Amino acid sequence: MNKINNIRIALDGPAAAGKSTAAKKIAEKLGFIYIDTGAMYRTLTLKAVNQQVDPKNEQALYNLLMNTVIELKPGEDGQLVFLDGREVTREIREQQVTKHVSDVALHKAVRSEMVKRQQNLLKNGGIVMDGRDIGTAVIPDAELKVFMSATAEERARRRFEEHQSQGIQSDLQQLKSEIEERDFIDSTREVSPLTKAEDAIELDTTHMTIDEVVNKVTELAAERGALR
Ligand SMILES: Nc1ncnc2c1ncn2[C@@H]1O[C@H](COP(=O)(O)OP(=O)(O)OP(=O)(O)O)[C@@H](O)[C@H]1O
Ligand SMILES: Nc1ccn([C@@H]2O[C@H](COP(=O)(O)O)[C@@H](O)[C@H]2O)c(=O)n1
Repeated sequence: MNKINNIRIALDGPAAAGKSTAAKKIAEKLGFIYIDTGAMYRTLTLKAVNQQVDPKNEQALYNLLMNTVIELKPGEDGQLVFLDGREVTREIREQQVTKHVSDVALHKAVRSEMVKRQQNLLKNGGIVMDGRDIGTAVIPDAELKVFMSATAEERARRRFEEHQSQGIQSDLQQLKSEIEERDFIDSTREVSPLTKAEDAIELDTTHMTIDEVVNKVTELAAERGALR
């Protein structure tokens, strides 16, 4: 039997829905490449914060991006992120980046350059890409599109547990407000807002375990020709 394993899986959804956790495991199971596009917006945001570039200044952000090398490389425990050659995998998850990333990501010039870079990573198929606009803008003809959701309460609870396990102090209500604020900016921006692609399969993960999510998406991928 021919092994067909080059399908493209687009995983979109709101903040902390479990996209990157699931995407990483799905990619492992299928032997695919995994790309977390949020990391690219976060990396630009980190550089903007460090250089005191205003997140509202589209031209300045675009100029900054055009002089920025963002690299995503597979690591032992998922994707490693490099900014101009320096590893920033953990730094891009810090609060000061999370706070500004949605403002940076709403600009048209920034998005079109990011989408171009993301599409350049697609050449060989066999990919799981997660983000906000993968099924609508980056891979509109993806063989499988999944829109992962969960209630804001559950997403905040998951993030809270994650912080606790990492020894990071946080407040559940504040996490929920931050998640809702980011979702609001992401889903109301003019350019490729966070929305379910018409042909995406919606997966409400509120009551699902990570393994159940991974198994469900892998089943859907197998139905579309992905084989390990
Ligand atoms: N189905 C699930 N059940 C319980 N916990 C989950 C589930 N899916 C993910 N998690 C946990 O929820 C947290 C958030 O998941 P993850 O970082 O994958 O979300 P995300 O959608 O990629 O978020 P963001 O878009 O903000 O980067 C992680 O700690 C993860 O382990
Ligand atoms: N395809 C994408 C991916 C992300 N964004 C923006 O980046 C923010 C951070 O993403 P995480 O997945 O790391 O939380 C996100 O809130 C969006 O503002 C995007 O616009 N498009």
